[in-house]
Amino acid sequence: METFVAIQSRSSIKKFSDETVHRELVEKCLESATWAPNHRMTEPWQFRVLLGDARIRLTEAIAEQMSALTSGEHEAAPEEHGTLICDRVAVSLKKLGDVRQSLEIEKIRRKLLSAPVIICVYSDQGGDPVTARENFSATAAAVQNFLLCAHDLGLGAIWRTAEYFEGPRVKSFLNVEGGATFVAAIYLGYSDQRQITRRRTSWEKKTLWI
Ligand SMILES: Cc1cc2nc3c(=O)[nH]c(=O)nc-3n(C[C@H](O)[C@H](O)[C@H](O)COP(=O)(O)O)c2cc1C
Repeated sequence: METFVAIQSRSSIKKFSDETVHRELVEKCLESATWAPNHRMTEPWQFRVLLGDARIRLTEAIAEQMSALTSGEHEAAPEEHGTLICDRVAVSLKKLGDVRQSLEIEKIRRKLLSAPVIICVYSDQGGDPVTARENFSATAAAVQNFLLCAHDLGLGAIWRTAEYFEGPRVKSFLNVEGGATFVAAIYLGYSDQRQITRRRTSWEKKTLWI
């Protein structure tokens, strides 16, 4: 597919068929991701591919994380990345109460099972804030490479985010070190929906020539 055509015709896919995605296709998307630009060749991306049962085990880790957060068991080190997010989630979960929490978990489980493959993407923090920001940017570029490659291969995908991917229990389940920053959960599969190409504001309105 010609590059501009691929860029313009890609759109987020939310509904997937049950059709299995062959491993080689996922590997091709991952390889494309790693060709993203990155400053000082830090190659900061980390990918975790979840198939089949792993999506259920992830839901269990999320549920454990939620109950640890609400019962106050989670004692994060002050420097732990994601602590603020976890605290915020804990407060809102406490307000939800047990029943709403189970409903929330069920919603998450259904969402995670809606795609045959989920790729969690994290970025290395690097030693300082500037490197952390550059690493995050490079990893975001890697995610876009992945999405375009998936589209070119006839697959559907969506870039999703959720606060629970920042939490310690989920990071430990995914074997991601605590300092890594969550960038994306890519839901991948064969599309089971009509292709919608969303509109964009014209580039002219976003551009000043100086
Ligand atoms: C950083 C980021 C986070 C996103 N998180 C979500 C999400 O959590 N849920 C969702 O449905 N879409 C999410 N999206 C997808 C956007 O909603 C989607 O890209 C946007 O509506 C434009 O549509 P398109 O991708 O079809 O062009 C996210 C996209 C980005 C770049």
